[in-house]
Amino acid sequence: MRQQDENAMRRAIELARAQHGRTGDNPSVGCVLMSADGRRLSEGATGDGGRPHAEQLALTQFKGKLPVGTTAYVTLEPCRERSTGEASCSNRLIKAGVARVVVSVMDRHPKGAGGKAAIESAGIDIATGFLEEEAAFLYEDFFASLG
Ligand SMILES: Nc1c(N[C@@H]2O[C@H](COP(=O)(O)O)[C@@H](O)[C@H]2O)[nH]c(=O)[nH]c1=O
Repeated sequence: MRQQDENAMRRAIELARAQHGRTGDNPSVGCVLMSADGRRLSEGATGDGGRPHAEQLALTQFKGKLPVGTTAYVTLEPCRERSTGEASCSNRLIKAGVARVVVSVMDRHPKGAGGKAAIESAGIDIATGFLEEEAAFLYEDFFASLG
């Protein structure tokens, strides 16, 4: 991983930290979209009460088509399925055409888990466990609540 990867994931963790405790039953997630030449294109964190999701916000805030080679940095595995009937974050990232996804913590919730596999099946490069020790505090209570 390069220095840019660390900077971008640290920014995603910072975004999630700012929403930590404000997202209800949903975990707080941070997402940063970076161009191949190191520009921060967009970012988002899970909304108050748990919605919208971080990736959803980062993608909708970016106007136009994402540049070829965009990387998405996400503190939690992008969700596989929504309980709201909306498109999942893994499908949104696939549809938006990101080239690479870097994830910190893997989701253990049944609707969250599986996002990595979906992204991989779409032929997109995905790395997980990145800066996991720094992001772990965000999901301790959430995972404990799953039993
Ligand atoms: N908040 C959050 C995620 N939350 C995960 O997605 C699951 C379904 O969420 P929902 O449809 O809102 O009930 C939720 O239980 C949790 O595992 N996932 C993400 O990719 N990004 C986000 O910002």
